[in-house]
Amino acid sequence: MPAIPQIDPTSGAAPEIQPDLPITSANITPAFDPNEVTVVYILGGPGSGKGTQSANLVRDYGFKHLSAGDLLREEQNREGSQYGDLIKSYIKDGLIVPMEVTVKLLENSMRTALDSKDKQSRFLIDGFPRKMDQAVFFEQSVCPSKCTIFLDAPEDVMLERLLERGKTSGRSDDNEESIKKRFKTFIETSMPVVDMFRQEGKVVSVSALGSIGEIYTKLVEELAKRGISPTK
Ligand SMILES: Nc1ncnc2c1ncn2[C@@H]1O[C@H](COP(=O)(O)OP(=O)(O)OP(=O)(O)O)[C@@H](O)[C@H]1O
Ligand SMILES: O=c1ccn([C@@H]2O[C@H](COP(=O)(O)O)[C@@H](O)[C@H]2O)c(=O)[nH]1
Ligand SMILES: [Mg+2]
Repeated sequence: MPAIPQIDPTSGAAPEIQPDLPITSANITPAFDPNEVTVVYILGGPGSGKGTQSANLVRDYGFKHLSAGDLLREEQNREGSQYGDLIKSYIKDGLIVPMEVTVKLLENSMRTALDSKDKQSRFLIDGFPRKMDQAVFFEQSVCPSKCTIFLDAPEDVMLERLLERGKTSGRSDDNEESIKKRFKTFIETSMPVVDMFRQEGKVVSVSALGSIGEIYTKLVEELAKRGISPTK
């Protein structure tokens, strides 16, 4: 993994990361062939229900679920990780960890799944890409996505869900202060990514209001319109 610039210890400011190479379609071949590997992103605000709906999609569509947040938390807790402190600080502040770390964790997980006995090649990537640089870099250097599921919910609903989850989740960012920061990051940094994919006609948007079952029913209907059907 390339060297990761560190947080400024005095101000706590996040470093700006630039990819080593200027990204042009001329100098990058994706690591995975999109004819052999399917990537679907699931995005939405914090607490919109990405993890919850992902569990349904994994059950019915045969996806391998890769949550960028879960991978970062695992890496944060891995003994000897050089990124542990950096990830911890970014997550608490609701900031986006430098993309080199997250993309590498995702790519490694995809490679492991593809090399496994089951040769899993359909990936549901949860909570990624959340920043334009990640989106462009992943699409060009790892694998172009098939589509993006977008779960749309208002902040008051998401806040209530996250505060409830925070009673038991043990997550350092399930508190009101971190949640507000996460909402800000979502609006300012992540929504432009959704808008970019929407302009490309690649977003399947579903209201994330209502019961888990009601939302899932709508999601299945919308995916069917795109020719994506359950495998079970
Ligand atoms: N439709 C729903 N109605 C009520 N509660 C829900 C609904 N969907 C999810 N929840 C609950 O809301 C909380 C947040 O859901 P979930 O963890 O799936 O969101 P998320 O989008 O993955 O959030 P994050 O971005 O923080 O990881 C969980 O406690 C979950 O059980
Ligand atoms: O691509 C990503 C995805 C996530 N993060 C950081 O992790 C937390 C938690 O993510 P969840 O999806 O809510 O589990 C998020 O707020 C970011 O700080 C990231 O940096 N990059
Ligand atoms: Mg989640």
